Amino acid sequence: MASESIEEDKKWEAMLRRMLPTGAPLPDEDHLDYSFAVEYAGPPVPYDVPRVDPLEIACGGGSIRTLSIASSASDHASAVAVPVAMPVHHRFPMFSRVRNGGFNREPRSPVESQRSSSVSRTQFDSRSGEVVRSDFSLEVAEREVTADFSDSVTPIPKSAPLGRGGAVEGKRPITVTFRTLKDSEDDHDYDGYLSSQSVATEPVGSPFASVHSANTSKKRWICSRCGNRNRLKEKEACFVCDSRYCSNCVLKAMGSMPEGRKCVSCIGMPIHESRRSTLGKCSRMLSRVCSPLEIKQIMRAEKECAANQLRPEQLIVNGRQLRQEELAEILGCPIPPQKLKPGRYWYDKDSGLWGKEGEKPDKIVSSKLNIGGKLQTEASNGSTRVYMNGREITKVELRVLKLANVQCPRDTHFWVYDDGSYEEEGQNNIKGNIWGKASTRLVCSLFSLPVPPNNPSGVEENATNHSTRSVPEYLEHGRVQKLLLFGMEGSGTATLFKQACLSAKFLYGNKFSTEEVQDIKLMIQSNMYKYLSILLEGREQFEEEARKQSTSLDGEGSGPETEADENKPTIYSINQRFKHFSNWLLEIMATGDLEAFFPAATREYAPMVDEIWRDHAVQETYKRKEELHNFPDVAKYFLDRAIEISSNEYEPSEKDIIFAEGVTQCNGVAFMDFSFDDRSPMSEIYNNDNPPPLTKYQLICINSKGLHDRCKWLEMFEDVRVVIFCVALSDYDQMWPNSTGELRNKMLVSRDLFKSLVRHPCFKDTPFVLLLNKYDAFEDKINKAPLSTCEWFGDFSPVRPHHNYHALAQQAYYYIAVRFKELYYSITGQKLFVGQTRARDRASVDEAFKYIREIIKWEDEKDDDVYEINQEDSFYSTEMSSPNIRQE
Ligand SMILES: Nc1nc2c(ncn2[C@@H]2O[C@H](COP(=O)(O)OP(=O)(O)OP(=O)(O)O)[C@@H](O)[C@H]2O)c(=O)[nH]1
Repeated sequence: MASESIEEDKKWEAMLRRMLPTGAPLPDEDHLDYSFAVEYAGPPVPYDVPRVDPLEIACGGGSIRTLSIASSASDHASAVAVPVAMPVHHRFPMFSRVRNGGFNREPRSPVESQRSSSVSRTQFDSRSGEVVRSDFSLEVAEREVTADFSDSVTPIPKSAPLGRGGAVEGKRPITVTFRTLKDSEDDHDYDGYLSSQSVATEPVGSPFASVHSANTSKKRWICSRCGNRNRLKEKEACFVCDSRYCSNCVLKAMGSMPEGRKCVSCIGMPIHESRRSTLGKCSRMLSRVCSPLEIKQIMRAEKECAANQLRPEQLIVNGRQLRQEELAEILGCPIPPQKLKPGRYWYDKDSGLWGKEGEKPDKIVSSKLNIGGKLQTEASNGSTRVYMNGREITKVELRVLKLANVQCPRDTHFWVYDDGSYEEEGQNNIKGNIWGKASTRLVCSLFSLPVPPNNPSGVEENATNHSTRSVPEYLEHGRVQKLLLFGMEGSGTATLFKQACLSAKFLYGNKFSTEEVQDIKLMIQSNMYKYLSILLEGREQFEEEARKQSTSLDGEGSGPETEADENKPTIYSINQRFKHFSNWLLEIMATGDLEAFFPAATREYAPMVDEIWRDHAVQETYKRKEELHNFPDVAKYFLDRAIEISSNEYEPSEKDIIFAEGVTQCNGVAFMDFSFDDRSPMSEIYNNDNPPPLTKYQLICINSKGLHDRCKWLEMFEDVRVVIFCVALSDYDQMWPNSTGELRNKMLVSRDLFKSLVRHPCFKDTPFVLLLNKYDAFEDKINKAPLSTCEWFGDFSPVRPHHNYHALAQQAYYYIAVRFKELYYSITGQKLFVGQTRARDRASVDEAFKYIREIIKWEDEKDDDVYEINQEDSFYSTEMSSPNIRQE
């Protein structure tokens, strides 16, 4: 080895001596310079010396032009021209970061990378892209190349050395072979140094972008770098070009992510708008490949870097496109519009009301901002002939104004200020404050109309804080996700709602107030008399039947013939002492005026209620409770404690509240706010000093009694994130009167209600969650009454005979879930999320809400691969992985 190297050195020395002028000293080892810059001064050589023309670098413009199409003439028989990328074209900056932060390197800290990226940005000041390539279509890529580089003509042989860093830094050209879709799919080991940056430079919505998305959507599970096709392996997508990378490649392809999740070659480019809502939200995959600190910095950079912000041309306010300084004003004001997306908006600078063009107000932002054009009368497409600050208001607003007792006959022109005070135009006389009353604020919230913050001085306080914070950080707060809970009467929606309210885990400053607890107490006491009256009425009926039966057994006639027969005791005959009370109670029930007597008389009659309940005849009647219409099984729970419940000191326990009927019935709608701690499942990335903002939710419960004019109501809820529809599994053998009094199977009635909601235009793009409730009652029942009792489930045939009713119930449950899924799919083409609950069981309800929260998160991150795989594979597939909630 040593002698070989000596020989080698000697050859080099001899060569150098030939090249240097005679007598010139040889440079020592450290100063040897093998570059082309060493001037040749030796004798003429008998072969062609390779020539490289000097590069022209235009001052300030940073333009080094160089892309060429590798000619195949020299050494390729192939007729296909091989495009070759060289740095640098005026349109694309040179990215030193590619070398530093790009491929084949260990990930650096985001701080380090941010430094390097800012150097690149300031040096080259334009959109990125040193290499043009495509991973989806040769044709498209070539078109792009021709358009941009038609005058770049340095032919480079295909055999030129392939080096990634070289191309970027202009020292050595890179040969990039364009691949067709087929190529890339077939070959998993290809270099993968491809970029869709040309796509990303296209304006959003351009045909080019859609070609790209159509192509990528077909193969989103394929890693754009290594070609890994494992569908179960999560992929991270570039926010600009949507290229997907597996966990092995993501850092190599995205470098240290100074602008968040973008391929290195997409850095500096605007994100695709569909990704805006996911900015700053870490994915599971990223949380595995980066350290917590890195994730924090990457997510922050992703949300806050300049390239990822909205551009002024994307916003039109009051009919006019914003200017840069106007965008800065709106984003930097104390109360900016949250989660602003590109689009057309109206803004009322006097009241601060803000909405989408042609729609009702959506937000209240800082007033007096000088942005956009003049507010138009038809800005919100109102048709009420009532005008607020020149804008014709919408019907919903008018309804709320009326509820707030604001006199607003037709052709009224109001002037409303940002504190809610209002006056009629031209009268100079403040008439009141629109949002002054708590009830108005509540109604606004219910109708999804914005209200100003409670404490205007608080606004100022916060405003200072907010304005010093970055906009995205501010926007994270105040986000309320509305969940609409719906169900047929008796399906358990109220119980679900109450469980959610009572679940300390979910509570968001909203406990039952003393007055509410008092109302619940009165409701429970009244209910006791209702249950007793149902029993007493049933008892009378059973007694009569029993007499008839015994008479027919005794003799000929069809009914009691003598007075003795009429008074003949049966097991349903009540103690004479209670007869008078029983008649009186039934009379009151018949008048429907129960509330007039009870619970005022509760204490007085409590001993009587207790005795009657324990009476033998009443207990016999209770044994036949299934035959009593509208007799809930919770009746026993309360009647057993009649004396305790009737006392002055009685305070309903949580369980009592859960079991109490009618608590949410007052106006058919109830709602409560709560929040989830969204730290899971990557809680390790947050420390206690910097907890993430809690996501706020509002659960709105509508029971079927409040749905008489449901179509009108529903329009108020078009902005809900999820519709939760509750069906009682145990309803499959129940009958229910429809509007004409005709009895129908209750499951079918539920199904029809479900259908009408799914078809309702205001829920067109809203995901639905079906909660199949009362699983416990279903298990008890399934062995006694076949599922086919309901004609919709006529073809249910368990795969094998089941002695184990748990297994049978489970099969039946899956079957029902699939029937609903099929139905939903046939209407919407979408997948229905299905969960199972036992609403009386807190844990089950907690699980259901976790599941719903996951759905919302996954809807937000719809591009997540695992999620999509399921959608593509089968609409029956397991879509969620919530541990304790069963679903198919
Ligand atoms: N066995 C069982 N009973 C339940 C379940 N969920 C609710 N219930 C009971 O079913 C009855 C009706 O439930 P509610 O929640 O009142 O039903 P709702 O009709 O939607 O609500 P309201 O009419 O407002 O009371 C009540 O007696 C509940 O206690 C459940 O999962 N299992």
